[in-house]
Amino acid sequence: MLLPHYSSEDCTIEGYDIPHDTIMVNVWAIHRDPKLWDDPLSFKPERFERINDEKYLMPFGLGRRACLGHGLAQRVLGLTLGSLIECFEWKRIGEENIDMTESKATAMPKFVPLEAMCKARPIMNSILLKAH
Ligand code: HEM
Repeated sequence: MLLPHYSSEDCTIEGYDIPHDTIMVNVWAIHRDPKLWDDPLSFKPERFERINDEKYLMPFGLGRRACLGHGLAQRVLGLTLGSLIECFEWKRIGEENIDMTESKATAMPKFVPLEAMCKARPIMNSILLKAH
């Protein structure tokens, strides 16, 4: 069986024999490699502003099996996030900072699910009033 993301045939890389269907590219580790990134665990999205051939963000994979929904996802994410920020005021539920600990899963969910409070901004008044 050919699994997506896994080595498709036996090969040797830097003297290591890699049997087929055994190895997966660890994008999580690449994105946190201190040999590649300064201060890799800090949230600095500006580090990805200047894309070059050596360093880039790979949330959608690369190559033939890269994400088919890449273009759609990037547009919808920007629109959704922008709408949530423009239309609502957001607050934490208490004084404590949000726990950003990661849980274990392919899509890296938060360990503690996010709970937040939101209040419609005035820009939403006409929309919400029309809905009644
Ligand atoms: C933020 C949203 C998304 C992220 C971060 C994401 C990420 C990924 C990643 C990492 C892969 C594996 C790529 C690889 O093997 O190298 C993948 C595959 C795939 N994604 Fe997405 N994806 C997203 C949204 C979507 C959407 C909206 C669609 C469809 C409308 C989609 C359809 C697919 C499909 C069909 C594959 C399998 C491609 C293949 O194996 O040939 N994805 N995605």
